[in-house]
Amino acid sequence: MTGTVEAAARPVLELNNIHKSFGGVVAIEDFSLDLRAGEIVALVGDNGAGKSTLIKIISGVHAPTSGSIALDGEPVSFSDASKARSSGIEVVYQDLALADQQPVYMNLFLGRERLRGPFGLLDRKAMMQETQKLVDELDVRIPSASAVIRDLSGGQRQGVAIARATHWATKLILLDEPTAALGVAETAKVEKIVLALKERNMATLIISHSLDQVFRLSDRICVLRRGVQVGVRETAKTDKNEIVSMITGVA
Ligand SMILES: Nc1ncnc2c1ncn2[C@@H]1O[C@H](COP(=O)(O)OP(=O)(O)OP(=O)(O)O)[C@@H](O)[C@H]1O
Repeated sequence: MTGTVEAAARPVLELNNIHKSFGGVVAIEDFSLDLRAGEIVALVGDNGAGKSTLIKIISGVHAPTSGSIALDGEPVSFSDASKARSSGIEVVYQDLALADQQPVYMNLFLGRERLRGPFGLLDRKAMMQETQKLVDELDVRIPSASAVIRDLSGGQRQGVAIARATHWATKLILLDEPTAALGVAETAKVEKIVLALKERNMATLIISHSLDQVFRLSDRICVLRRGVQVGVRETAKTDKNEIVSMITGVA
C-alpha cells in the first residue's frame, strides 16, 4: 500500500530549470514544473510567453538549451517527437493531424496499425473494436468507429484526436488549445472528454487562452510570463484576478 501511495505522489513529469533560445531570442528563460498522474495542469500566459515552445520541448520537437526533464523519476532527453511518443507522451494540437479521407479507426492507429496473419494484413476488425470501446469509454459521440473523418463536426474530430492520444499515451497528454476552433456546445463536449482523462490516471497539461475553461478543467494553474514560470496556483484556491495579474505582471 505504501508503494502505491509513493508511486501516486511521485511526479510523472519533472521539468527543472528549462531554458530555450532560438539564436538571440530567449523563448524560455527558467521554467520548472512537476506534473502528477490524474491531474490536469493549465499552462497560461500572454501571446509569446513561451507556452507552445514548452509543449514542443516536452514532446521532443525542440531540445532545451539547458535544464533537465525526468519521466517517472528517470532523466530523459528526446532527440525527436517519436522518442517522446514511445515514452508515453502524446500531443493534441489545435490544428488536427487527422487523415480526412480515412475512417475514425484508421486514424486512431495511423502509423501504428494492427496487423494479422502471415501476410501482415490490416486487422480492421480488431482496430474497429478497440476504437469503439475507447470512444464509448470517453463518451466521444460519433456515429461509429468506421465513420469517415471528413463527415464529422469539429468537436467530434477533436474528440477523436484526444481519443487517439489517450490510446497511445501511457504517462502524459499535452493539449495545445484543443477547443480554440470550436463553438460553445462542442467545447463543452471536448471539455468532458478532457476531464475523463483524470479517471484514466493520465497527467494532462493544457494550454488555453480561455480562463473560464482553465478554471473549469484544471487542478493547478501554471503561469508563464516572458519565458519565466512566475507561479503555480491550486485552481480551487485562486481566482481570475490573481491569475490575470500574474500573466500581465500588473498587480
Ligand atoms: N522556431 C522559433 N524560432 C525563433 N523564435 C521562436 C521559435 N519558436 C518560438 N519562438 C519565439 O519564442 C517566443 C515564445 O513563443 P511561443 O510560440 O512559445 O509562445 P506562446 O506562449 O505559445 O504564444 P501564443 O499564445 O501566441 O501561441 C516568442 O518570442 C517566439 O517568437
